[in-house]
Amino acid sequence: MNETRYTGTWESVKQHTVPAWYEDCKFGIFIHWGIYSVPAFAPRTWELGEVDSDEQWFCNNPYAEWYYNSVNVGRGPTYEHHMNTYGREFRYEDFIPMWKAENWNPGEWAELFQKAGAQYVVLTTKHHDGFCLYPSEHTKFHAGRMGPCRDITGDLTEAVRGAGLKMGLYYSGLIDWQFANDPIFVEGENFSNACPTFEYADYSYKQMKELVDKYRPSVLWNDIGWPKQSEHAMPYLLAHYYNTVEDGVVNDRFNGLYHDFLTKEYQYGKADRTQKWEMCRGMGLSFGYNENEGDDQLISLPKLIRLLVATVADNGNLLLNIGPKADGTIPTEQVKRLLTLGRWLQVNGKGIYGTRCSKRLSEHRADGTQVYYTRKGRDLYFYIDGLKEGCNVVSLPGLHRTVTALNPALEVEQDVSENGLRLTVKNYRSDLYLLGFEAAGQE
Ligand SMILES: CC(=O)NC[C@H]1N[C@@H](C)[C@@H](O)[C@@H](O)[C@@H]1O
Repeated sequence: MNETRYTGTWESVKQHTVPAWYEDCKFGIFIHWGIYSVPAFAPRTWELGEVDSDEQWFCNNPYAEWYYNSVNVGRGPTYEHHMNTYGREFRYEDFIPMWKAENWNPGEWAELFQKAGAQYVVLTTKHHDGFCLYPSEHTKFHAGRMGPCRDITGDLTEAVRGAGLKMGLYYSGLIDWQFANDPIFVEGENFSNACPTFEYADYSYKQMKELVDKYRPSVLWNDIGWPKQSEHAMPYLLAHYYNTVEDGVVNDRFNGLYHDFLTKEYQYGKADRTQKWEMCRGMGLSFGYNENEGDDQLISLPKLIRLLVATVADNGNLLLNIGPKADGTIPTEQVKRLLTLGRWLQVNGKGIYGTRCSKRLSEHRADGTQVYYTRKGRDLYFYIDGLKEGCNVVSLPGLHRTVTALNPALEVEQDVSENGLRLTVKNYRSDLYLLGFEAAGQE
């Protein structure tokens, strides 16, 4: 008799706690790869949450992975682009044979993610277009027999785990344009009730279960919501998941009924440091690869590293998305950011990985510097942002003993008085980004 820890009740499932690995890992790679990676087109408009998710958003959607709906709405830049580039007769499904993944090497991806300092990966197994990146037993509309003609999910899971990273799976729980493809103009009711049939509730439950059984994902990243017709069955699925993957975690997008961690997406979503949460975003405004987003349109490295540190200091993980090209290569501007982030983490990661929230809140100071705190037991870590090239003097009134720079190349002088610690950094350069320090025993 296997030790079945969870039963299909909310009471049982809610006994599950966030496993230490998810608290410790801090940084993951999100991957949006699909048919939409072929046209790779969206206008550069807003971050999610910057404007209302209404007609203006859905007719000028910056998410390239929404290509199908952006054409289906019958107006706007993506619709015009499709008509001018492919013509009215060209259907979304006609892109599938153009998605060959001919240059895809999952081992190279996994090696890059490892060099980036990521500890987990989350891959789209089925996005809103309903195309499955794994050989599902419940549909023929999948990459095992169309487009790439391989088990993308299985091959990447093997490579990622081989590189020592955890593997998570994304599933579009409540939008599937193979079941309901009315154009979406507004987020409200028709968005959250996009697939209203029992047929779809049954299909999505079965697919979620087959993903758990086939791949045993460490993260079950559901998106949009969960069919209302199978909300009563959710504890059964979650109990099955936790009995199959004991240290598995799920996000908060199951109609808000349950979560291990809360999610934010760009400016969307609320989270505070009292609960574990995760920030997800693309490097630009899109998750799917968007040819209109070159190096200048992607998040800058100082902003990216600040985002990671600020997120971690507030009890979050950063799930940073990459949008690969249809051929399986990752755009050079995205690779550059991953490798630079990895090099920064190699020098400064001691105050990131395995830490928890310090009781000290992040500080945005009058002199334009910011200080972010983390802790490991009684050891305090802090990161200083906003320094100028060359010599900087930073006062830290809350510290009363000297500290250690995580970057050994830093020339630092320290002076402790009744006013606290005065730190003089003599050789700051902007390509050092945020400077990390260890204040042993000073939490
Ligand atoms: C807040 C929300 O429902 N976002 C849905 C959004 N999630 C992103 C990670 C991408 O997969 C988008 O394409 C998707 O619409």
